[in-house]
Amino acid sequence: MSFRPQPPAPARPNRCQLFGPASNPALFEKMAASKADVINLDLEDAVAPSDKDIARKNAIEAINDIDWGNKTLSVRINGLDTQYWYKDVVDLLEQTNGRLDMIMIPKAGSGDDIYAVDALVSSIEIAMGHKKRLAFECIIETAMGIAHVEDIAKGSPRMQAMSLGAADFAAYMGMQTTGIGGTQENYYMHRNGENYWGDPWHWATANIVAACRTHGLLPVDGPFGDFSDPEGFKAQALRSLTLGMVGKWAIHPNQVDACNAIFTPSEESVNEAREILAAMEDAKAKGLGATTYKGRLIDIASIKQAEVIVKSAEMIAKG
Ligand SMILES: C[C@@H](C(=O)SCCNC(=O)CCNC(=O)[C@H](O)C(C)(C)COP(=O)(O)OP(=O)(O)OC[C@H]1O[C@@H](n2cnc3c(N)ncnc32)[C@H](O)[C@@H]1OP(=O)(O)O)[C@H](O)C(=O)O
Ligand SMILES: [Mg+2]
Repeated sequence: MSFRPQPPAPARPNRCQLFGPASNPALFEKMAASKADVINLDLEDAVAPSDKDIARKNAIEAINDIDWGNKTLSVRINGLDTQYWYKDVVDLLEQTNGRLDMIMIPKAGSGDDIYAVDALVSSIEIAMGHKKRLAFECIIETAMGIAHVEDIAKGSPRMQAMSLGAADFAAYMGMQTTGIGGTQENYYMHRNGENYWGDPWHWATANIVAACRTHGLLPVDGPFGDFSDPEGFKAQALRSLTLGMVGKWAIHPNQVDACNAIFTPSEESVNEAREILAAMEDAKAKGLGATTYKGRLIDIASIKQAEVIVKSAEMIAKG
């Protein structure tokens, strides 16, 4: 173990990030009324090139005029390889009222990308006399992004969260897929006449989680495109949860409740975690570092595992 403690991630709920294209203002009030913890108004890939200017204007008006309650409010800006992103940043910072919490940087490829956006944001904040520092989240969705995931995570102290964008990720990796996330038909093992599907997103997810946990960010699973497949969504979200992610995107309102339910520790799991903590307290009083709980070994590492669940439940309960 390094002598440096692992930094905590921001203590705010991030179970569900609900996306909507900023070119479709009819969705904004519905997004604000939803139960998502985070709202992402999109200026990037859900917006056609011809609508970029109007989408930016809509987003600015929505940030200023709509009551977003206590939600974390984020705008996905355009990629650094486009002509749009600098204007997204300048206009959002110069023309909004301080309600915007974060911007999401898509297709982040290196720590330098994050640095570049930070330099622009910092200059505007100084010029405008902003007291609130804008936070950053980014998407890992390119080969370059996953190769430099740790540099990206530490690219700026503004960084709070990192998502896996399965669609672009698959494209940039040259994967032979068309679905956005979830099980892929051709990714299986075969044994004794049976196929067993694997999870092609596993290693990218685990890499993102490791980078985030090393640098105190929230790891988030991105979109599951087939919003008519609740069981597929549930399976994908449960896998991400198990690997350490704290939440997932919703691209349709019918994914929000499942997201919240899956990324909120169940009463049963919290009770079990508390029982493990109590059993370890008893063990400690007896001078033991290890004991048994329901017939299985628990030791000092079990305290840390149980605390993940209890602290997550407490943080979510606080809101
Ligand atoms: C893949 C990469 C990504 O970029 S993912 C993120 C970007 N994508 C989006 O932001 C898309 C968001 N979703 C939508 O635009 C729509 O949901 C839709 C186009 C997918 C479907 O819309 P549609 O209106 O056809 O759906 P209905 O079932 O009719 O809607 C029912 C009802 O819900 C309202 N609605 C729909 N979507 C939303 C929403 N996002 N938020 C709030 N409310 C919504 C809709 O208006 C209807 O309302 P009603 O009429 O009943 O009042 C990624 O980067 C990668 O690379 O992986
Ligand atoms: Mg994408």
